[in-house]
Amino acid sequence: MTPAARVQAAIEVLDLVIEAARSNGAPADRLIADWFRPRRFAGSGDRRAVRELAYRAIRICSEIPENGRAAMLQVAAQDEQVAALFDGSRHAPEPIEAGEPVAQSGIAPRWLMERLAASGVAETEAAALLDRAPLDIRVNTLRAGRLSLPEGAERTVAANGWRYPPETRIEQSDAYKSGAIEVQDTGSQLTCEAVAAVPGETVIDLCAGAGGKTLALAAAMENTGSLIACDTDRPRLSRLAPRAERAGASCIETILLNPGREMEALERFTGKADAVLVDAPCSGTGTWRRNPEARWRLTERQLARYVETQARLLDIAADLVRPGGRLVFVTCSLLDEEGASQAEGFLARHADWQGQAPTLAAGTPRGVGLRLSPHCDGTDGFFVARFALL
Ligand SMILES: C[S@@+](CC[C@H](N)C(=O)[O-])C[C@H]1O[C@@H](n2cnc3c(N)ncnc32)[C@H](O)[C@@H]1O
Repeated sequence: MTPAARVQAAIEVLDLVIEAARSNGAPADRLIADWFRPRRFAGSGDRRAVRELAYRAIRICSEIPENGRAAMLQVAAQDEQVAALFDGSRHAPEPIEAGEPVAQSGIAPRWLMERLAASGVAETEAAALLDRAPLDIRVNTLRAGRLSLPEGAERTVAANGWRYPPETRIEQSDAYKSGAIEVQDTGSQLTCEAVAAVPGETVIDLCAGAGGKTLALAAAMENTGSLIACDTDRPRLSRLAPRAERAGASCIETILLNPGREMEALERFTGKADAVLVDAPCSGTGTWRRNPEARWRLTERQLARYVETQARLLDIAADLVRPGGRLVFVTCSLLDEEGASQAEGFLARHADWQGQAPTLAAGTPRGVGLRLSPHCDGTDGFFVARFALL
């Protein structure tokens, strides 16, 4: 593909990403992969270049652009070399006309910028939410005997964490294939450390998803004890079993929950768990490095719904913990309503619980918890709070 044809391809891909953002469709990564599937003529260099152009446009535009061309025109407005490729030649975008709509540039929609500012996130810190994320891995101590780390890694502050440059294709390595390493952001690893799970405990991962954190908890527990992984999303939870097998994590029981009737499946654990992790559904403002188009999708109503669900899940979790046990609340968001304020609300509703500042190797205190951010900690953005039942 010529450089101009790559720009036109990125415009077409962006049209799909924009449509999906409006209709809550597939994520950008999947759409880009699907777009290339029938286009066998595109080599790996073309794919990389189109993907980079599309993501550059997504990162640059604060709101959902009118269309792919308007998004790419914002890139062109900031880069003469890209602008010169709008030359109308074969497979190239049509020349730029005066007065054509150009997408709005910026970090995020205005309402979200206001919420971030109200949560103490200054503009430079907000901008870093759109940086490219490095590739972080966790050494899986359950399989560490087989470990031979691929070259180029640097230690992180997480107990078993290492970092590679963003483009590293770790999935091809023997260490990955043998289950000796897991791809997991450093911030995510640290939130698992906040649970401080030890062998022999009963630990509930209430919102386990596909088990990113469950696997770290299983390793901390050395496969000894009882680790209950729950979620309401069947497809997501069903991805946990093959991952656990690869990782050699054998102490996990999965439980599919009915949304709104979670306790029906959890009754037998009432007052029994040593620790419950609530890695709650949230706006994901801390993961824009990986899904920058997520900020086009979020609405104030959705955010309000997340906040409500988080409070409900915290209350459910509180019923599961034994006296003297602990509850760890995590969101991958920098918004206080999903972090410090949510934690404060929990303590206001539950007089028998006490906030315990988590001691982690990174993070900044925020309310009763800690906040991790790309700008300050080089991790995805997270809020983590720890509560103890008196
Ligand atoms: C932030 S994600 C969890 C990510 C996962 N812990 C990990 O580390 O990969 C939040 C999860 O909460 C789940 N969820 C939403 N509502 C729930 C509910 N009522 N009870 C339990 N899980 C729920 C979602 O399906 C989603 O998988």
